[in-house]
Amino acid sequence: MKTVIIATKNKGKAKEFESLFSAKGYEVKTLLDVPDAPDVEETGTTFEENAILKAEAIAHQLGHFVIADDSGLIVDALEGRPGVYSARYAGEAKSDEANTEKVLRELEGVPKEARTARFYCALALASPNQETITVSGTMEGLITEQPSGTNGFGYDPIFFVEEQGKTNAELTKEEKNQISHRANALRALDEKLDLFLKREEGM
Ligand SMILES: O=P(O)(O)OP(=O)(O)OP(=O)(O)OC[C@H]1O[C@@H](n2cnc3c(O)ncnc32)[C@H](O)[C@@H]1O
Ligand SMILES: [Mg+2]
Repeated sequence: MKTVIIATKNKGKAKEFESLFSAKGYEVKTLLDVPDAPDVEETGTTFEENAILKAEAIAHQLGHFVIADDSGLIVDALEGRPGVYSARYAGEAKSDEANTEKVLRELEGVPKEARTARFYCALALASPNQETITVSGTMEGLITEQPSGTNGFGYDPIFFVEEQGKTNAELTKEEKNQISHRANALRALDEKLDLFLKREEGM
């Protein structure tokens, strides 16, 4: 089986990549399988910059091509926050509950029609041998007034998808993986991935 390494320490992302890639016939490894993987500082001002920072640092460290994901929630009424700070919005402890509570608190009193938001996912594919490739994907939704659902991770319990009439955390893994920002970014990577892997094999 072909293997891809995803440069992430986030369990929720790791699970999603596992099901998205197993459908393509790939086995997924993540930094959760690499005991001494370095913590790459996310100093970029865009999702793309941070994805490139993570992918290139880990590709260099492992001497192997990797994919990194930098993603987050963009809330219109909060001028785009939490944005690139999504993981640590309520502090360095990186608590999903504290982060979602902070967003809900900041949106108190904001009417439904003004609670528009989107998830954004930038993927960077990097190798010690080739130029880095980046792609992105989004998904549109509304921020709820309280959390609902237990599937998924991060901000999923407060992200309502109108077409499904459910929060991301009420969707099954399979349903979310059809429509998520991560799935859309992976679709954009698809054609480029094959060519990249062919070049990698020729090296
Ligand atoms: O950097 P890595 O190790 O990949 O893990 P991380 O959790 O720090 O990941 P990011 O820096 O990309 O921060 C993204 C945050 O955005 C949120 N997020 C991203 N994708 C999401 C999704 O599909 N559903 C819910 N929340 C998501 C979630 O809170 C993540 O912690
Ligand atoms: Mg991170």
